[in-house]
Amino acid sequence: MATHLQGPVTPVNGADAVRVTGLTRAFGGQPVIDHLDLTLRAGEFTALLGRSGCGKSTLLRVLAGLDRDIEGSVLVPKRRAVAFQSPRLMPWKRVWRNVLLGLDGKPDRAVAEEALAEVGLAHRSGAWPKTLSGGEAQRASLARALVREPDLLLLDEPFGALDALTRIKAQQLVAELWQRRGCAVLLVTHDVEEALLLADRALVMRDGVIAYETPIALDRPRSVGDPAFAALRTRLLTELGVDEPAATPGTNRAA
Ligand SMILES: Nc1ncnc2c1ncn2[C@@H]1O[C@H](COP(=O)(O)OP(=O)(O)OP(=O)(O)O)[C@@H](O)[C@H]1O
Repeated sequence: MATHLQGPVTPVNGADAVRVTGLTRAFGGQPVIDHLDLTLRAGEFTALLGRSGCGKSTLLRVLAGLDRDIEGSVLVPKRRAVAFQSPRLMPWKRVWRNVLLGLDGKPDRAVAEEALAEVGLAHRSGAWPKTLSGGEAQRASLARALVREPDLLLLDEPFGALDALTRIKAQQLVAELWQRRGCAVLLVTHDVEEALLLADRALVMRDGVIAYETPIALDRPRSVGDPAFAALRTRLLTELGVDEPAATPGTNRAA
């Protein structure tokens, strides 16, 4: 594949936060993303599902502008931020300095503390990252994303490494932040229930493209006991090639 740099830095105006057309990304001549089209509307919460290795993180990295070795057209807002499964805090910088890392100018500590307060972490502003719990470190990582005031928030399995209770709290926090901020969110997750609890729309990636998508038109807060929720879960699991779930939590993950 001929490779060329294409800066995905064009601001998108109007109702769409992201417009991707004919996106292709190959490694060693093998396309992982293969003429993919995707539109995300401003303010919409979208979950991206797909089997392991199907290219979800690759797509997220392209949207984040971290990978420009692509073909096709990628239009994203200038203000975007990404949080990964691992919080990626610099251990030699205090939490508040981590939050401000990479921002233009010389923003004040108060700017970091405002974002830390939003994620319930103001009291750990002066702490060293190694003294944070997993959930706290993930919240610091979210604060670092929020301080950028993103129009597009990209989340790559941000809850994947958290224990069950911390995970539920982190999900609730993201839902609140999204409702308050009104930014578009693209959440990569393996967890169908997580997608159905949080998102407006679910996408399933397969064979290098968005192979299936469905609106999640359920009132919030959502309940796994709702028959409409269960029907969507069954449909998504089928799309993911996963057998009907057992009743125990944590078994609704794509392989
Ligand atoms: N830098 C790279 N060099 C070579 N191959 C890569 C690179 N990054 C990703 N790949 C390959 O691209 C494919 C898609 O990887 P990606 O991480 O996007 O999948 P994923 O859907 O996010 O998987 P998972 O759900 O397991 O995180 C994989 O086969 C992976 O090995």
